[in-house]
Amino acid sequence: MRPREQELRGGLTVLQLDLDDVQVGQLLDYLDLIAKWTQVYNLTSVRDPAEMLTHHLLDSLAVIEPLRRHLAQAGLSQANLLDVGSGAGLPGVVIAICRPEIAVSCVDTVAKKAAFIKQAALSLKLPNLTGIHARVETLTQPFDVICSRAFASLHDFTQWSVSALAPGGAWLAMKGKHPANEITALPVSAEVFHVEQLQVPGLDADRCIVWMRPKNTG
Ligand SMILES: C[S@@+](CC[C@H](N)C(=O)[O-])C[C@H]1O[C@@H](n2cnc3c(N)ncnc32)[C@H](O)[C@@H]1O
Repeated sequence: MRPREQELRGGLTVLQLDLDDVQVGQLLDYLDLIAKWTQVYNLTSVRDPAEMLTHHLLDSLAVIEPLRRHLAQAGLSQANLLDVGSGAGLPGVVIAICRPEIAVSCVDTVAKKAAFIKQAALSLKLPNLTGIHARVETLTQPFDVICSRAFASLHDFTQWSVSALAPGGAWLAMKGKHPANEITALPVSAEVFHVEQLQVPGLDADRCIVWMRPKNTG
């Protein structure tokens, strides 16, 4: 067993995620890659390997099943997903590893972070992963799902990325405690259609997904 493999496999069981050995290996390689790059570039403030596993990897893995359910309900067997302000690729790289049928683009304003995503796509052999160095406000390519984690208020997240949302698309915002104030502050052009509580294995903290879509104000 590789370091942290046992904890990772335990977390996958709790999350009821059935990944093959190649995908488990890619997740562990991804942790190693972050640790290596973080020695030179400040990709993430979390440096302790055990904390990396729970706070970053398992936290991101907790969205995989809700995302699968959403895409199934939307009747999408393939999809384009944009991860906004993805930093070291959380949750975008994790989604690309777990769901090869989803084309994942990770956008960040910081060049070294976009370069890291490109390197991760090569090193982890993920043809469905793309790194984009840009401000999200400049993107217009339509995405079926636009997600973010630790990025901005729901208001700014939806406003800044609305030009990149496909017709019928949805926003997936990963949040800690139920963000009642942020939901109240949403623009009239966006609405919440579901708030989903998440249980992250090994993490005793509030986590939820806020699902949103454009509101037909006509
Ligand atoms: C706190 S980090 C979160 C990184 C990652 N999602 C995570 O959960 O660890 C927020 C990221 O958003 C990026 N960012 C800020 N404004 C942005 C914008 N307008 N468009 C794209 N990325 C942006 C920053 O460079 C930073 O990497």
